[in-house]
Amino acid sequence: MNRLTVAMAKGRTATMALELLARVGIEFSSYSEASRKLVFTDDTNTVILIFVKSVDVPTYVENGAADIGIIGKDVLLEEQKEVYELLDLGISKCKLAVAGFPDKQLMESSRLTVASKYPNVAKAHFDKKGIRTEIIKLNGSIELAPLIGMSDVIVDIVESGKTLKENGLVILEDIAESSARLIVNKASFAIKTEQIQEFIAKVKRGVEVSA
Ligand SMILES: Nc1ncnc2c1ncn2[C@@H]1O[C@H](COP(=O)(O)OP(=O)(O)OP(=O)(O)O)[C@@H](O)[C@H]1O
Ligand SMILES: O=P(O)(O)OC[C@H]1O[C@H](OP(=O)(O)OP(=O)(O)O)[C@H](O)[C@@H]1O
Repeated sequence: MNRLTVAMAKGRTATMALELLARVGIEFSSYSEASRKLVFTDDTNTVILIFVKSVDVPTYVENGAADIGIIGKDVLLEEQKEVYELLDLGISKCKLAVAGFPDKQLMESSRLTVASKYPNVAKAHFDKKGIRTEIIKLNGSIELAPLIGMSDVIVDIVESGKTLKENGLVILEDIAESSARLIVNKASFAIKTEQIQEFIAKVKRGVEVSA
């Protein structure tokens, strides 16, 4: 039987996703969070797990290097790849939002400088509102940008709100809810339909048990 290749990123989503998979009998006993290994096989030797950078998960799946990916909706909205999004895992919940200093008038501006790890999401959001933007792409510590006058606002993910609060920032507008999603390569789904459907059905049971 052909094995299924599943791509995900190490970190918070992988930890929760692997717990969920273990609950439905898809176990990777050789995996440990501390390991630097990038490829693992499950205990039944039917699933290959590859670890890639979070933003690259949709690319691996679109190209068929992985049959399945587990990735945040935030990344899917940013990357816009041609993949099937088939299941919401209900983990890694957060939301994409516009944030800045508590100044409601900011959102009335006709032009804004926006710092974000999500330049496409940010641009699309402000384009829809008819606000012209200069987008500054950053890769982390986004909340710093308004503090040092690098941008008027940011577009970033917010979970507990602790990072915003501790930096004197507030949500100015919500953009979209995010949670981890299961995505599938289109050709793989046509070729390995039964195997993929069986995998998804198992994962779905795990999601339902944890709900
Ligand atoms: N504070 C958070 N709470 C809940 N989910 C989050 C939070 N931050 C990020 N996420 C979700 O987890 C995913 C991975 O985030 P994480 O911060 O672990 O990796 P990353 O910073 O995108 O990747 P890298 O560490 O490779 O730069 C995000 O795309 C998002 O869907
Ligand atoms: O609302 P909170 O619970 O505070 O979580 C939100 C924070 O989590 C993410 O950062 P991450 O930890 O990935 O660090 P980063 O700055 O390197 O992106 C995100 O970019 C926010 O900064």
